[in-house]
Amino acid sequence: MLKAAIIGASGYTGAELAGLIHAHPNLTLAGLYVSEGSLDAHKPFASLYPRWRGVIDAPVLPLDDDALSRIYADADLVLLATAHEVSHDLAPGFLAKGLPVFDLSGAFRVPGDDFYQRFYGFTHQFGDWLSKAAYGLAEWNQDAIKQAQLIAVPGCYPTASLTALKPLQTAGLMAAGRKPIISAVSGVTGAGRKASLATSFCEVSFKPYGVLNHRHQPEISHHLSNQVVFQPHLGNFNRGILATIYVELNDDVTDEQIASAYHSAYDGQKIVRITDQWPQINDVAGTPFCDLHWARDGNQLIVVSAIDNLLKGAASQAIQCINIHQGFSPLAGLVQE
Ligand SMILES: NC(=O)C1=CN([C@@H]2O[C@H](COP(=O)(O)OP(=O)(O)OC[C@H]3O[C@@H](n4cnc5c(N)ncnc54)[C@H](OP(=O)(O)O)[C@@H]3O)[C@@H](O)[C@H]2O)C=CC1
Ligand SMILES: CC(=O)N[C@@H](CCC(=O)OP(=O)(O)O)C(=O)O
Repeated sequence: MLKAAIIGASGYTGAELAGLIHAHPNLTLAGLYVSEGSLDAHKPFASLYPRWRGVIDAPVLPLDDDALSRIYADADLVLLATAHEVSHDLAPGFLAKGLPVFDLSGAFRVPGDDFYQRFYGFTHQFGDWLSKAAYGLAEWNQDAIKQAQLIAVPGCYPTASLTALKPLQTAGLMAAGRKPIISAVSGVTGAGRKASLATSFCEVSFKPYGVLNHRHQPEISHHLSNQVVFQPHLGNFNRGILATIYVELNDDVTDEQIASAYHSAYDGQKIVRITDQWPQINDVAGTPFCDLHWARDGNQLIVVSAIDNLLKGAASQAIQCINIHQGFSPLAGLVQE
């Protein structure tokens, strides 16, 4: 059993990680941590998430110097389910101790000189780690994930979008110079657990946000090697992402080429399901799956992708990355094989 410490365990993705690690055949929990000054410090995890009552009894502990010493001494790997700046500051310390780090934030996902200043509002201090990090898109980057010490787990919208677009890009089916258009809606848990007016019950209404300036546009474009238009929406539901993606195909692309692009990418990869009906959030919420379906009319292709933002968009994809990194069965702790 490998021992995994979770930093940010009281947040939405951290809590999902705790549940997944608890149930994983090769992993055990090596501590649940929150910030040093957290109002939740020392509370039982199950008092924050009562569905785990009687199952995960550990408290969430403050990440103070003692906690860091315990993690350095006891843990085999670290999961950061923390805000971008917090992950940016914490990851190098764990890495310097030789621990593998799986970061759910955006802090190490996109190399580039001014990217973090422009899209995240801070100057990146660890260019070396940024360039060495593997992008944890599990179905696509297995070799890099195996070898890296730092794995940057992709964002939720990028996971839904790249899973739908990379087969087309890899097969050379997208019209050159045309940007795929991604219109996606996320449940409110995408914004994290901390209270805010924008995500309070009476304020939430289906609406666009981040118009033409969301940080996931450059993340998707970079990892697709093709510019995209990306438009996120806040949906009035708890969890899940549905991305409807409009792609212009090259002339003369056949139905068989499209099907072959998807099937050669995902046949045998159980987490991505090519479905015979349009994906819907109810079918993926609470699961590690990504559902894909498409239709075309001439050169116009529409592909729809659905995931759970907290699972395939964050925590279960992190577990996929651990499984790949450690040589465990790819579906361990995720799907009964
Ligand atoms: N929600 C989602 O759908 C997705 C989120 N992500 C990314 O994953 C990360 C976590 O997201 P999410 O779970 O939604 O966030 P939450 O806001 O729900 O949780 C953040 C967690 O971090 C803890 N924390 C804050 N500051 C520190 C610190 N200095 N040291 C240790 N712990 C700290 C918080 O507890 P406390 O403040 O009490 O200390 C809390 O446990 C973010 O980077 C997010 O962008 C990625 C994909 C999807
Ligand atoms: C609904 C909502 O607010 N969603 C978040 C996406 C969360 C996510 O994917 O996290 P990263 O920031 O780690 O990429 C947003 O748009 O900022």
